[in-house]
Amino acid sequence: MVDSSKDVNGSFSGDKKIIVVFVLGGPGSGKGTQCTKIVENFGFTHLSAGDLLRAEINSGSENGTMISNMIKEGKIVPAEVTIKLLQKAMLEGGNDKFLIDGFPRNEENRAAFENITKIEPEFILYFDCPEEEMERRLLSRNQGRIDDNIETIRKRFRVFVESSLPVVEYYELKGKVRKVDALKPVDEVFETVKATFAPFHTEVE
Ligand SMILES: Nc1ncnc2c1ncn2[C@@H]1O[C@H](COP(=O)(O)OP(=O)(O)OP(=O)(O)O)[C@@H](O)[C@H]1O
Ligand SMILES: Nc1ccn([C@@H]2O[C@H](COP(=O)(O)O)[C@@H](O)[C@H]2O)c(=O)n1
Ligand SMILES: [Mg+2]
Repeated sequence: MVDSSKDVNGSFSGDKKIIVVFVLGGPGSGKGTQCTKIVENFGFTHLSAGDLLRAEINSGSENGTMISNMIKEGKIVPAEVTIKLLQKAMLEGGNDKFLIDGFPRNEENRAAFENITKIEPEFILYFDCPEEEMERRLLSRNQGRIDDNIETIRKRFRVFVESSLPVVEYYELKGKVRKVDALKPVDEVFETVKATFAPFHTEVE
């Protein structure tokens, strides 16, 4: 565990140890679904990079149009924008354990987060799911997302393979990846997920 108390924007105080788990997997692999269950059971704060970017669009921010255009095209927003949103959410969160979902999405995300925050993730929870199943899930999600259409979904899959999987491979070489079969039903996936969090011994009753 890394003591990152003075490194996230210099704003964390005391001897707080910040625990970060990166949650990765293809579009529709079930990251958000499983994060909700981890929060309920293990007291982590869930930060979805995609949700933070969508909230930034809705806030009327000057970056909103750029972010919206990137999301529509399935492209990855510049790291500095996403990292600022993550840092702000971490500081506001009042917790010391974070699930960072959908980040780092490419090498630029990964290197910038490490350089800026000096935080080394505890491990990477990686949801492995075939594309056909992810496509089926995304097309029936019905949450009104501007990127849940077949044209953008295909672009997102391509970006995942070309830019995000190399990040998973980077952490695999460091022995940090906990790979989960995400094709199973939600509760069965969570049984495997639970085992990866057992070392924290902080299950909420
Ligand atoms: N194990 C599962 N079996 C069947 N459906 C699932 C499973 N996990 C999640 N789903 C459903 O699939 C859809 C996508 O799940 P979710 O939003 O959790 O994926 P995600 O990885 O966060 O996607 P994105 O990368 O697009 O944000 C949702 O409608 C969810 O209810
Ligand atoms: N690190 C990230 C994460 C997401 N994006 C953009 O948001 C889109 C949706 O992300 P989800 O995790 O909610 O699926 C994604 O396709 C990217 O356009 C990003 O740029 N950087
Ligand atoms: Mg999600």
